[in-house]
Amino acid sequence: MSADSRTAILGAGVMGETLLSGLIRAGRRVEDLLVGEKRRERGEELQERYGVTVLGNVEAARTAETIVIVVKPQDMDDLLAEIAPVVRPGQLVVSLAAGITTALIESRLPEGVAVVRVMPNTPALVDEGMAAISRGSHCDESHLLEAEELMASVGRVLRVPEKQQDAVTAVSGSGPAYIFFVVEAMIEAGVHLGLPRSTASELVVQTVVGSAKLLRETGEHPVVLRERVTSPAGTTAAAVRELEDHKVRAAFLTALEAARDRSRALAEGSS
Ligand SMILES: NC(=O)C1=CN([C@@H]2O[C@H](COP(=O)(O)OP(=O)(O)OC[C@H]3O[C@@H](n4cnc5c(N)ncnc54)[C@H](O)[C@@H]3O)[C@@H](O)[C@H]2O)C=CC1
Ligand SMILES: O=C(O)[C@@H]1CCC=N1
Repeated sequence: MSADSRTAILGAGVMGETLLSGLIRAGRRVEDLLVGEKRRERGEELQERYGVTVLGNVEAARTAETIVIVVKPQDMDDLLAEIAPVVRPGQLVVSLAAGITTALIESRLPEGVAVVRVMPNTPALVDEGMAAISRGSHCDESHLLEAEELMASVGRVLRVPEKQQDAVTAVSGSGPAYIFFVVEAMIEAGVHLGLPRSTASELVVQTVVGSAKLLRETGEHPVVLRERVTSPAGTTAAAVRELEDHKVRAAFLTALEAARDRSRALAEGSS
């Protein structure tokens, strides 16, 4: 990405703002960033918070070299119809929408426009995001590098074949929500055992952060790390037996299948 290339973020809700703030933290000049946002008050809020220029979608798409689409899958059709007349080959369109294929986006834009599909996640807000990127049919290496650079400003980036993106969405796109669900359940359990809520929260959050760090820094398989916590006939063995009896592992399998299937269905729902 050249230093003076402009990037437009169209749709600045949770994920759009996450990317916007990350690009600014990473040193992108705010003058080179544009926002297109349907809700006027939201656009004004971002203009005030970051000093970013908020334009109509058409104006933003016309002006920028890179167009990042961060609207909900259900809003994709309307947005593509709006910007298609001004989008041209030579620009890069990056979509962060779950389920929407590069083929669908390409079919709504002029022939030859490069499209990259990305599945990010919300830890990008603290520069610990995980993004998977896939190339559309008009992409070359430079487009992938550009999308990689964009997402690397807020975390890690992996290239995957597009056919894996629905599974990626189920694992890392929605993944933070499963972790928060587990955290919430553990805090409630701690309170049930008589701990003050603030004590339970601190114990659980630090345990999650520490365990994540242990996984990353040792590179050990989670089973090995779990075995190290599990003393013979001890407390952990008693708890894990209950998790197995309650089919928590099977629940994760069916939950992720449901997320994968929903991702697939979103593409159909958008047209
Ligand atoms: N929130 C998350 O954890 C993740 C979200 N995504 C994807 O990011 C996209 C956005 O999700 P969120 O940020 O969570 O939703 P959101 O509802 O917070 O943000 C969407 C924004 O787009 C705006 N918008 C709608 N139509 C528009 C249009 N025609 N022009 C300009 N702006 C328009 C809305 O006003 C809203 O501010 C979705 O496609 C989702 O699949 C992907 C991975 C993770
Ligand atoms: O729930 C969703 O549809 C989006 C995509 C992945 C995370 N949030």
